[in-house]
Amino acid sequence: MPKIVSARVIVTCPGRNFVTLKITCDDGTTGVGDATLNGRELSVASYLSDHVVPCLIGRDAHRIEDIWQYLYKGAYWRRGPVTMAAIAAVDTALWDIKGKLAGMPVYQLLGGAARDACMVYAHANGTTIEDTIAVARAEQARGYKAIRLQCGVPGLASTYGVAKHGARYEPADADLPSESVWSTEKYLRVVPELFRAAREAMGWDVHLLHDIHHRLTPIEAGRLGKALEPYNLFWIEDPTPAENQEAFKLIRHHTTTPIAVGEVFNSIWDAKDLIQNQLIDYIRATVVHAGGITHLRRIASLADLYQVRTGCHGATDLSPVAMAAALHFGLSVPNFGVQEHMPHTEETDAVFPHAYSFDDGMMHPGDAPGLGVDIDEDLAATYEYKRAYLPVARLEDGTLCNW
Ligand SMILES: O=C(O)[C@@H](O)[C@@H](O)[C@H](O)[C@H](O)CO
Ligand SMILES: [Mg+2]
Repeated sequence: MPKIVSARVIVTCPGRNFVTLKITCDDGTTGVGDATLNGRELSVASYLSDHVVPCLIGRDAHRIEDIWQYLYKGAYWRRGPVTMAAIAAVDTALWDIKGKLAGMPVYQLLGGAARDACMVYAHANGTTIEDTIAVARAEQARGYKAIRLQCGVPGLASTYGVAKHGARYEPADADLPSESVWSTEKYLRVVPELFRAAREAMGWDVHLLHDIHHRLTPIEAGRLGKALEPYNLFWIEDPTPAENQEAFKLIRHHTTTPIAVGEVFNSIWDAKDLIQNQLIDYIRATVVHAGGITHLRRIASLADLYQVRTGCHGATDLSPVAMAAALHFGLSVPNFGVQEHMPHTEETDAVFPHAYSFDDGMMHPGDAPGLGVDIDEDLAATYEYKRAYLPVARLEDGTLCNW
């Protein structure tokens, strides 16, 4: 049996912070897992180093399910983003090891390919509607079949999803949380116009998506979903905070625009009622934040019973290790919907050499044994951790609200 002899937590910051777990077996086989939690990276690094790694040493690396259950039930304090990101990193690294020892890419261990490749969606954002559509058309020209549109809101200095001054969009942008002002009314006026103009400019043969990012009440989300129906969106995402899964009944009552939720979910329990009551159409939980490949397969299997498809989160605060694992997962599940794809910077790609590839709007994990991704530890060591927080938002009267 491949015995775990060491596990290292590597924190690196090639332009933004990433936390990676690297497990080594007694035969020298290694596996990697992403443990990045944007804005709270060191909490997961400590959870792994101080509380998980000591329990891994000496264990059989092949016993993925047993180790998963040991870390989940054995912690007593279950669920939550820190715990489940740590478990995810261990789980993902063990699938990497199992694939390498079997001489097979992980998707083959998960039942083989259920499709040729995974459709991915690009991000297009801009200060104005015109700027946003110009970026979207460039992504369409690159081959993307699905594009998320986010534009600035007239009267607001900044808003979620829109890069400042045309820079790359990286929300964790300051040593302490930056603050932005939010107005639902101003936002609700611009979004339908954005998609009317987008359909006029881009036609109907491209999937258009939008991330509301938890900022509306259920009735406001129902209002926006209804206003967007003429533009046939692929989905509206995170229309309202999903702690209260019941709230989605109100949105469903008012609109047929498909709904995607779940990037902040970390276990099947966060999504169970949404899925079983058909309150969503896509589940966005990810390998890195929802307990790894093992747990995400459970979520996808439950979703499949209710014709809910996957639409996993894939922003640049998920490392190439997460992207590789997401593509092995996405290639293998029967109810794959779409995979988010924000290309990482060249700096990040150099730290995380990988086998996955993009071609004509689709991505494939490659056929290297395991996940087909690694971390260049020497290069990673040259990028020191730099504290960075996600922003917070306030209403125009100063009330703290959802960013
Ligand atoms: O759908 C998305 O990609 C967003 O919701 C993310 O950009 C999210 O804001 C970040 O991942 C938070 O770290
Ligand atoms: Mg989102």
